[in-house]
Amino acid sequence: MGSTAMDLSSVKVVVIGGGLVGAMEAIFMAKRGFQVDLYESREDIRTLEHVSGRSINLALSIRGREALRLVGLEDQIVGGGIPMHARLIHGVSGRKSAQPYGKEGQFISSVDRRLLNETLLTEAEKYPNIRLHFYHKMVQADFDNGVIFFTDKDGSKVKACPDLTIGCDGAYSTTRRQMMRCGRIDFSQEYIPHGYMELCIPPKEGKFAAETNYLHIWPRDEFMMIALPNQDCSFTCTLFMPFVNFDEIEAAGGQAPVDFFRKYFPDAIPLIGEKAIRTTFEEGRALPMVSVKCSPYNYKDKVVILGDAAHAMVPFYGQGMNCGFEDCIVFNQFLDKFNNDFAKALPAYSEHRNPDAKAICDLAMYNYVEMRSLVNSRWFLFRKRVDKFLSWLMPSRYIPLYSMVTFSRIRYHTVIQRWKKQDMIVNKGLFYLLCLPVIIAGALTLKRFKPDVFSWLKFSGKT
Ligand SMILES: Cc1cc2nc3c(=O)[nH]c(=O)nc-3n(C[C@H](O)[C@H](O)[C@H](O)COP(=O)(O)OP(=O)(O)OC[C@H]3O[C@@H](n4cnc5c(N)ncnc54)[C@H](O)[C@@H]3O)c2cc1C
Ligand SMILES: Cc1cnn(-c2ccc(OCc3ccccc3)c(C(=O)O)c2)c1-c1ccc(Cl)c(F)c1
Repeated sequence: MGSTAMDLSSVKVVVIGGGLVGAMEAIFMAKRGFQVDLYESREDIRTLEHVSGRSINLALSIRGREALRLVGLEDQIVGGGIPMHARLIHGVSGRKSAQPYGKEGQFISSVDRRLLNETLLTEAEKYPNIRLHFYHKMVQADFDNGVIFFTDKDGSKVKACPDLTIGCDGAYSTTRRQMMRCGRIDFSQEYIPHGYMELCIPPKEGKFAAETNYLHIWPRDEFMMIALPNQDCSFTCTLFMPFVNFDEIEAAGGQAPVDFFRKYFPDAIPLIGEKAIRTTFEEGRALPMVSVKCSPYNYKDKVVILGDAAHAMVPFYGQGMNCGFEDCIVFNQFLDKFNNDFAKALPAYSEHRNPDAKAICDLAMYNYVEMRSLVNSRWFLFRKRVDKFLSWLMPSRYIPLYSMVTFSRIRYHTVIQRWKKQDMIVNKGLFYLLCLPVIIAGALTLKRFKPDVFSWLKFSGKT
C-alpha cells in the first residue's frame, strides 16, 4: 500500500512498548507523517520519583548516536552523558592500566537509561500525531484482521485497529509471541549461567571517587565487573558472575560478599564500601541474561518487531540499545525505499537486518566466552596491545573487532567477515614471524654439519 505524502496522516501505526526503542521508533514514524499510538504496559516513568544510588547507565556508541542525531537529540543526550575515552583495566593486585579506545575523539558515552527514556518520551509527546498510552498492556493480536487487544490499568479491554503494528516490547515480547501464532517464525533463546547485579560507587566529597572518563573493567576469568560514570559523580558497577556463585554468597550471608570482594576486587571495596556491598547482596537479586534470535522479523505487511523483541543479546558488547536504535534507522530507510509500501518494506527490512542482528548477538556471546575464558587483566591487556600494534602496522587493513562494532557503522555481519579475514592475515603473519627464524636456524645448522646438503639447489646450467 504505497502512500503519497498527502494521505499519510490517515495511516495508523501502533507501537507496542515505550522503552528505549519503542519511544525512538514512535518518533521516526511520526516524522514520516503517520498517526502513531504508542502503548506501554507500565506507568509513565517520568512520574516516578528518583531514587539516588539506583542509576542504571548504558554505553552509547556511534550506531545509537546516529539514530539520536536523526531525531535531533544527539547533542542533548551525548552532552548529558559522560565520555569514556579509554578502558581502565583493574588487576587483582590493584594495578591499573589505561588504554585509549581509539583515535582522538573516539569515545563511548555513559548515559543514564531512565533519563534517555524520559527524554525520548518527552520528545515523542511534542509530535501532534503521536499519542502515548501508559498502563496499556498488549495481550492479544489478530494481525490478519488488524486488531490488537490491550488491558488497561483497571483491567478493562481496549482495542486498536492499526494499519501497521511495530513490536518494541523487549526480550519477552508479546508481539513476537502473537506473531508466532500466525506466521512461520523461527525462534531460539539461550540463558547463560551468569547473572548480573548492580552496585554503586558513591561520590567522595562531592567528586568522582575513581578515574572519571573511563570504562572501568575488572576481568577475573569467570567473574567480571564494570563501572560506568554517572552525572551525579557516582559510578554504576555491574558484577557479572555465575548464579551458582551468587547463591553461595547469599547462602553464606554475613561477611561473605565482602570476603568475595576482598579476594577478587579488593580495590573496589573502599570505593563501594563494605556496608553497601553487604546490603546490595542482602536486598538485591542477581538478574538473568538471555539471548534471543528469531526470523523473520515481520508477518506479512501487518507487523514488524524491532529492538530486543527481535534480537535480545547478552550485554558483553554494550550494543543492545545501539543495535535497537540502528533498527529504527534501517527500517526507516526501507520505508523510504518502498515509499511506505508495507507489503514490500517489511519483508525487505527483515531480510536485510536479520543477518546483522544475528551477527551482533553472536559477537556478544563470543565476547562473553572470550572474556570469561582466561581473560584476566594481563591477558586482556595483551590482547588489546596486539590489536593496537596491528592497527598501527596496517591502519587501513586492520581495524580491531571492538572498534568496528563500536566506532563504525559497518554492517554487523560484514564486521565478522572482515574480522575473520584480518585474523587469517594475522595468523599467517604470526606463523612466518615465529616459524621463519626456526626454519632459518635449522637450515644453517644443517649446512654447518653437512655443507653439501643443499647442493641440489645449485643450478647446473646444463640444458
Ligand atoms: C545488564 C545490562 C547492561 C546493558 N548495557 C547496555 C549498554 O551498555 N549499551 C547498550 O546499547 N545496551 C545495553 N543493554 C541492552 C539494552 O538495555 C537493551 O537492548 C534495550 O533496553 C532494549 O530496548 P527495547 O526498547 O528493545 O526493550 P526494553 O528496554 O525491554 O523495553 C520494552 C518496553 O516494552 C514494554 N512492554 C513489554 N511488554 C509489553 C506489552 N505486552 N504491552 C505493552 N508494553 C510492553 C516494557 O514495559 C518496556 O517498557 C544492557 C542490558 C543489560 C541487561
Ligand atoms: C558496556 C560495555 C561497552 N563496551 N564494552 C566492552 C566489551 C568488550 C570489550 O573488550 C572485549 C574483549 C577484551 C579482551 C579479550 C576479548 C574481548 C571492551 C574493551 O575492549 O574495552 C569493552 C562493555 C562491556 C560490557 C560487559 C563487560 Cl563484562 C565488559 F567488560 C565490557
